[in-house]
Amino acid sequence: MVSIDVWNASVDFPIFDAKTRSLKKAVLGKVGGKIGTEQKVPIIEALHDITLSLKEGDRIGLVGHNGAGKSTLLRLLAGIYEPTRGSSRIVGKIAPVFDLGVGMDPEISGLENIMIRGLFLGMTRKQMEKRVDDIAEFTELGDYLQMPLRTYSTGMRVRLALGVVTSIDPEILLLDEGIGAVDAAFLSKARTRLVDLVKRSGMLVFASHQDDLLFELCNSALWMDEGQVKMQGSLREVLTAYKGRDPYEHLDKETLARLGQAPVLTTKTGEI
Ligand SMILES: Nc1ncnc2c1ncn2[C@@H]1O[C@H](COP(=O)(O)OP(=O)(O)OP(=O)(O)O)[C@@H](O)[C@H]1O
Repeated sequence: MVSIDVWNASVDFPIFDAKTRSLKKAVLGKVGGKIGTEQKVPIIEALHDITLSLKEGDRIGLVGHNGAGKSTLLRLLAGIYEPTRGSSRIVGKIAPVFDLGVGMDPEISGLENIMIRGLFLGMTRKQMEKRVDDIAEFTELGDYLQMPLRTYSTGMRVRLALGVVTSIDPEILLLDEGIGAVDAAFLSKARTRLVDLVKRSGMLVFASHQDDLLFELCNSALWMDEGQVKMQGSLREVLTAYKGRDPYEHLDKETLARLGQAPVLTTKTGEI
């Protein structure tokens, strides 16, 4: 059984080369973490006193303004960042998909990159050998798969990366934004693979600004604000509070049809 527990965790970034004087005078911004200037070195408190308990089967959407702490939280959950204060415990193997291009080598072929990226995401060589044909077909890159990655356009790289990412069997899948940046036509092709990927994973935490993708992949949500958890609950409740309107009113017909009938808003006690 996979699980992630975080107790009173904070993550600070000391900024050694910041101009403290001008920082002190700066107008408070609407986005980003809190910048503390009491110390000699300014510190950005990206996460503040986070306590969370995530379990097998959780599919959590992370929402919040730019700089609210979503990516930092994902890195904390992945064990990439240690909490500056507090503690965390991760049980299970993490597949972190923060940047689709990470782990790719521009000098080797697309096919070789499929293998390397798969290994990086926790798959074995044997598992990847079985999946490589399916991934190749999905990418529609044809003979380009024999060419070095540096000859690919950005969109071609994304196709390759998305092909690999959606082929893995993750215990804990941590997804950051990037997958939403694929062109619409290809994303619609990748959608079924993404949904299947999430079904196969033991747990998902997905940071995104795209309501339709969140609804397709997640069943609950966590709203981050200034490095803190502002609200946790069903996806629809949290998005309604965060955006100030029911997100279902703005989903296009196609998405609504794919999602089936709109779930009814429920309160904590479960009634309408
Ligand atoms: N490596 C770093 N060094 C210094 N500050 C950082 C670093 N990473 C993040 N921060 C700061 O931490 C805060 C949270 O950033 P984070 O990237 O987690 O936000 P986010 O919610 O993912 O934002 P976005 O939606 O824009 O991607 C911000 O104020 C940011 O400036």
